[in-house]
Amino acid sequence: MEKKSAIKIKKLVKNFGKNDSLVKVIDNASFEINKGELVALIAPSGAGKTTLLMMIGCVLEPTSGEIWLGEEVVYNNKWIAKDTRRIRREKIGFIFQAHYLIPFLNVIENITLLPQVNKVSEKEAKQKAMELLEYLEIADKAHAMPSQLSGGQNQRVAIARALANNPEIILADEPTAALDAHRSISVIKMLKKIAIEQNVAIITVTHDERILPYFDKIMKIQNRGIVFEELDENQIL
Ligand SMILES: Nc1ncnc2c1ncn2[C@@H]1O[C@H](COP(=O)(O)OP(=O)(O)OP(=O)(O)O)[C@@H](O)[C@H]1O
Repeated sequence: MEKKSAIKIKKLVKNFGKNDSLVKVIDNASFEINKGELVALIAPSGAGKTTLLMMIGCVLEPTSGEIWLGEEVVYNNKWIAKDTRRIRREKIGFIFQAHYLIPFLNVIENITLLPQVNKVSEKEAKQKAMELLEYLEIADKAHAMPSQLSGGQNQRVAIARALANNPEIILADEPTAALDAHRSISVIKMLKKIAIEQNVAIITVTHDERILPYFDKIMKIQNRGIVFEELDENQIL
């Protein structure tokens, strides 16, 4: 299959503050990620991982540069996409460290909320949600409320929710931080399967060395730019 670009970043810059309080976080970063790739983003605390993810996710405005999502240029020294919420809704699934489930909706309702907003039928959305819950080994919790689940279980529901909308891009900020080794590996294997089968580009911020062999590429923030660390072919699972 021909590799198609999912994310293209050109000369991206992000500064916070001005004058004496200027903080340069990302400076002149350029890179490309293709559909179907599972990419780890690793860098020390404060290096700008969340900042980079939030710019790609059209949540945080860059200082300058270009961001392409698929065929669409969404930022070119200013937002080109008039409605960044639409881009987020249609193209991107987010997974955060904290799960942010809606406390008064049960598991299945939390997962199907967004697909229904996007005009997928309730039946179709529920079927997809159940498949994802089975894959994540929490199908028995489909009708539980978030308050009845453990942190790890809630995080798996949040992962299912991010996948439910068939996004082109998934941005995950330490999705396995709350999970034990077995669950972390099962989650990352699921993300890899989804990347391949659904042709989704997935960027995962992680500090979890146990899961690194499952990624296609390792991306690092170095000197405020992006570098890729080549994985040994034999290392890739
Ligand atoms: N709104 C803001 N205003 C000013 N500085 C900010 C703001 N948001 C982030 N920063 C600074 O930008 C830098 C990068 O922060 P960011 O949260 O992206 O790092 P990170 O790599 O995700 O860190 P961690 O691993 O600790 O989550 C830090 O120095 C941080 O203090």
